Amino acid sequence: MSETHPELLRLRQSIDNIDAALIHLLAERFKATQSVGMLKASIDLPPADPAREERQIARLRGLAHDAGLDPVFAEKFLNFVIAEVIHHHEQIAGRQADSAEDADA
Ligand SMILES: O=C(O)C(=O)C[C@]1(C(=O)O)C=C[C@@H](O)C=C1
Repeated sequence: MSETHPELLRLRQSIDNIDAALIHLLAERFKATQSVGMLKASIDLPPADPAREERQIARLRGLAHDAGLDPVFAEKFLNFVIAEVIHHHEQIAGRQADSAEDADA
């Protein structure tokens, strides 16, 4: 069996470190958005805020461009993450509405 090329090994170690950092960053982001979801539900704000999303997309596309990352990919990635966040927000709002109904009964 052939040995893995040392340069390929080195690059893969770097990729593994970057992937680990991405997972940790995403976990922190979702912790923050979980709190946003609870706050929004408690003050009756809708799960999605399209105006905020537009500003985020414009900002991230600019950052991606400056960093040499495809802005189209950056926008798709942000939209993918935000869609999941909105789904979480909807679940939180549903649970809060259910417990408010139970408290009234
Ligand atoms: O900033 C908010 O209002 C959020 O709910 C967070 C967030 C995001 O994940 O960045 C998610 C949904 C909104 O449509 C906009 C932004």
